[in-house]
Amino acid sequence: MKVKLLPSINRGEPVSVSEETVALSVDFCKLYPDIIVGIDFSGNPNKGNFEEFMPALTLARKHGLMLAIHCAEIPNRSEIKQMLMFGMSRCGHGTYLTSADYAYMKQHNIAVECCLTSNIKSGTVESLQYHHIKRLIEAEVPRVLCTDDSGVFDTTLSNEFYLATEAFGLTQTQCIDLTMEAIDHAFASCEEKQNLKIQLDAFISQMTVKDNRVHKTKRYIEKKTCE
Ligand SMILES: CNc1ncnc2c1ncn2[C@@H]1O[C@H](COP(=O)(O)O)[C@@H](O)[C@H]1O
Repeated sequence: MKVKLLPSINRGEPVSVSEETVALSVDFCKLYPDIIVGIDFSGNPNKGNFEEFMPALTLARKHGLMLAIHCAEIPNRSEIKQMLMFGMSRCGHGTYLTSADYAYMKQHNIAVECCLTSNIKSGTVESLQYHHIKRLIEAEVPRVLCTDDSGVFDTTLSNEFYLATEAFGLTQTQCIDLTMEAIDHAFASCEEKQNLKIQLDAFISQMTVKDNRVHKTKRYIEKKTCE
């Protein structure tokens, strides 16, 4: 298994710390381009002013680092607009995105990282049944299931799949599709993604699949080629 890192900017800390994080990330990315692949912008959404972190994030992007930005975790409309205009590859949470924002995420292929336990424990989503993953799936917005932080929120990715399945009756095929989608949106090379999909497909082939759409994944792998 390959592990990659996204050094994190905590918006609750001073901007000078984020500048240091980006400077170190840029240096390490040159030494270990397969390992340091992006920057995560997260922390308490009530703290810090996104605009002040934009120069550091712009520098990171200029050096080829991908951006995962926690956005719309709380209903802060002006910040949401600012973040979407700034751009990102992955959007953490996306709880308060509007349907117009959904169209933007689809158009720009930005995946929303859905973190069910985190959102409930942080109080940004009232209860599982109201979680926005349901709306994201219905609107066909790119989305991935995540833990946010398995240590802090005392959960695992498997548990998040279990919760999503219990709350929204996801089928086995939908769970497989969600996993395939996570590979699509990983900060990895096309070859790495293809290999992951082949491994996943081999695993799925051994499973007792309860509906007949499973072979779709195989065709999907065969269809895509790396440029
Ligand atoms: C056995 N564990 C795992 N296997 C495969 N993919 C995993 C994973 N744990 C996490 N991810 C993938 O990493 C991204 C960030 O997730 P966290 O917010 O950090 O949990 C997500 O896209 C998730 O699908």
